[in-house]
Amino acid sequence: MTQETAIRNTLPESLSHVVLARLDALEDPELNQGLVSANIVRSLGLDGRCLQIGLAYPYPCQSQYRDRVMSITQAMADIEAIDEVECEVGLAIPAITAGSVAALPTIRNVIAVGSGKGGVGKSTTAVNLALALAAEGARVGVLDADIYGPSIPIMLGCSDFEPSSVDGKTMEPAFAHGVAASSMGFMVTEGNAAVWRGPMAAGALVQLVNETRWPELDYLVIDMPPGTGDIQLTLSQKIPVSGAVIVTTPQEIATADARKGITMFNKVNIPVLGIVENMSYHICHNCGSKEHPFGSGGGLATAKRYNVPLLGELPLDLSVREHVDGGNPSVVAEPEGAIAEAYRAIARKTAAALVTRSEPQSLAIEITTD
Ligand SMILES: Nc1ncnc2c1ncn2[C@@H]1O[C@H](COP(=O)(O)OP(=O)(O)OP(=O)(O)O)[C@@H](O)[C@H]1O
Repeated sequence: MTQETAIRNTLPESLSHVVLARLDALEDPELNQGLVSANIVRSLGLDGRCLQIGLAYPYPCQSQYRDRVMSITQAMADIEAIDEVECEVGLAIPAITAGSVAALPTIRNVIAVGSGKGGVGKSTTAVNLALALAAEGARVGVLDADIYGPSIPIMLGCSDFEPSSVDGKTMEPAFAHGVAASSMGFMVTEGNAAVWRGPMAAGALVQLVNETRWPELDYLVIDMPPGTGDIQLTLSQKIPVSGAVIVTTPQEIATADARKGITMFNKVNIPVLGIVENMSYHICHNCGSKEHPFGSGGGLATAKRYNVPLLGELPLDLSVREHVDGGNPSVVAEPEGAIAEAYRAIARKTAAALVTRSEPQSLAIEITTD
């Protein structure tokens, strides 16, 4: 999968042999490969009896650094020549291009969040996914492409944002909770977009992507319009989408629609990174039991059938709605909560799937942080 990058290795040969073997025996939980094979180990050195390891992850996972360093330290514990382990951990998020559309100059990866039908929580998932990628250390933007019901400005608490231009050519994005955002909602008044025909809407959206002055971004998350019609198809063909996430609810009807979404992305050669099952279950506030109001297993069954990962399951929870409707999505409203962690886990899996599901020749690796 990832292109081989040489490890800067100044360890004596016998020690190097042992250390590399132990590091490769530790499997990365998202890439399902040893740390050496997955190209995460970038440098090895020795300062007296202190082993220095440089690590660079191709997907954001800042919240996991402590645990990962601990398991590396543990794996080295009984090596005779070493008393101490020092790890320097960073990100090296590759730019992934799928299809033939030229990459956007400041954007490494574009993730489209789609759904076969409306109302399944696609925008809620897109906005929390974007904030979760940012919480894990990535530079993130969100584009609200849901022209007929732009909800991202409300969800990010920036609906008062007035678009402006510094250079007279491009539009400045809004910034909220550490992510850049652009939305048709900044341009059209309520109701006025509803009369736009498909090609006009698609054209306006492509323009919005290209003419927003995005800062350097590791990921641009696009909240796609619901459905699998012409607009979705045009967008997928005119914007360099690196991979797609499909949001569904467990009901058979929603998953049947999710299948249409998968088929559409397959048709335009955009890798489907996986499925998020939203409103999967409900935890009873009185007795703590897990209930499945919309049935269970639909997301997993669809994921298996199409051989794509199930990225995660989110509960039907009043707080998800309250947070997002109040402009303060769960990932930032309750960062220590179980729901925020569920979104961060989805973010790690999504970004890792981007690496594992793409062809090696489409990767361009560059270290972004240390
Ligand atoms: N897991 C959840 N628990 C509770 N409420 C949720 C959950 N996910 C989404 N909602 C709520 O469901 C409603 C629809 O969500 P959202 O707008 O994200 O769906 P959508 O699929 O983007 O809809 P549309 O297709 O209309 O754009 C919102 O009020 C949102 O707050």
